[in-house]
Amino acid sequence: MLTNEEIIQLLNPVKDPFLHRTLEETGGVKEIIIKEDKKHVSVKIGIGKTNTAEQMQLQQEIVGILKKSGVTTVGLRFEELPEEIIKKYQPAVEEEQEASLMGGSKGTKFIAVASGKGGVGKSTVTVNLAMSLMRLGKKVGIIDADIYGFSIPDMMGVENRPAVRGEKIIPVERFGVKVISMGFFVEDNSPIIWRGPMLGKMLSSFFKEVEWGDLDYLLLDLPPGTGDIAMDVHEMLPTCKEVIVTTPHPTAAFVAARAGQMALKTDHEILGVVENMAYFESKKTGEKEYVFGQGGGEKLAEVLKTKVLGQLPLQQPYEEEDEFAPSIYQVDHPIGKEYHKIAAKIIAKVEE
Ligand SMILES: Nc1ncnc2c1ncn2[C@@H]1O[C@H](COP(=O)(O)OP(=O)(O)OP(=O)(O)O)[C@@H](O)[C@H]1O
Repeated sequence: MLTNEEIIQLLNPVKDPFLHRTLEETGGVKEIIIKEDKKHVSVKIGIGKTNTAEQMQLQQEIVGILKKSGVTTVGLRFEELPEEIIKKYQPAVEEEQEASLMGGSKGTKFIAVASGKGGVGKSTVTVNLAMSLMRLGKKVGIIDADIYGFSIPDMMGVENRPAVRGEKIIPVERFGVKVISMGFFVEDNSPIIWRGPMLGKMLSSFFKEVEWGDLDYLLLDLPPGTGDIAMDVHEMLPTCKEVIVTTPHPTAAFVAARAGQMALKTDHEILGVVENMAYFESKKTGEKEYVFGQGGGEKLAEVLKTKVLGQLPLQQPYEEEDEFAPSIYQVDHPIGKEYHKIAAKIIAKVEE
């Protein structure tokens, strides 16, 4: 009959299915009780996540190993490993998972831009943050995951469609930013009927079938509100961070709070709140008018225990441009400068 020490030696090389580490590394073999007379062994195993299909597989593996070595019956119990062990190994697992989505390229930071209500400027913020990050020297991509209301290609003045190389789709590059949008795959701007499960598939093909190359930042323009997509994003990109966009209007902020709560529930770090359409400044008098009210961004940030990253007034980009893009604010535009500051704050927060 096996000794305690022999059982440890047999089980130590077995891998934790979640942490991808051996039980020796995680200290996963917790307890061994041997009943010599009945050739019975019962063991308690600590793993990263319990009550899953992976646990069932692990169970079979361990029972198999012990029975092969002469044990007649095996009693097996699982428990979750202590939090500090999970925290130690989890980040590497998440990094691997995300790198595999990015075709092996490591270190991409994911930022989802979310809002509660539609029309508050979520897509405008996504595009301009991407531009500012790029101007600050970063390699940037955008996924326009707003499948019903895709507008990024139009906002950036993209006229061509992505090319296909072999099995992969090459994102369209505009002003140095790589873009993939549902809009590229729709004929004549016709509406699409999507159901929940299809959304997740769409999102995953925007990773797996697209050749993103090496990116520092990948921004996701999410559909307004909470729901399926937010959950999918969390599963696929566990390290994804969020920026929440609102107008100063109390209702917009109130609804945005729900989107923010969703982020907190799914453990997404909120980088901050962007208050868009914060005021209108008269060109003639310089006077500020708070057309949508005041304080919505501040209040939202308070509820979500985060900060206001910036307040953007109502104003259009300059129009006299060689290369026109309806929603991109130029470097020397007052709003362009605001976006620059917001992007710098985001870099500081994410790369600290
Ligand atoms: N600061 C601003 N000043 C002037 N116009 C703006 C500003 N921000 C956004 N807009 C305009 O408001 C409209 C809505 O913006 P946008 O499409 O970015 O919102 P959204 O929240 O992404 O909407 P949806 O959820 O419907 O996609 C657009 O026409 C955009 O050009």
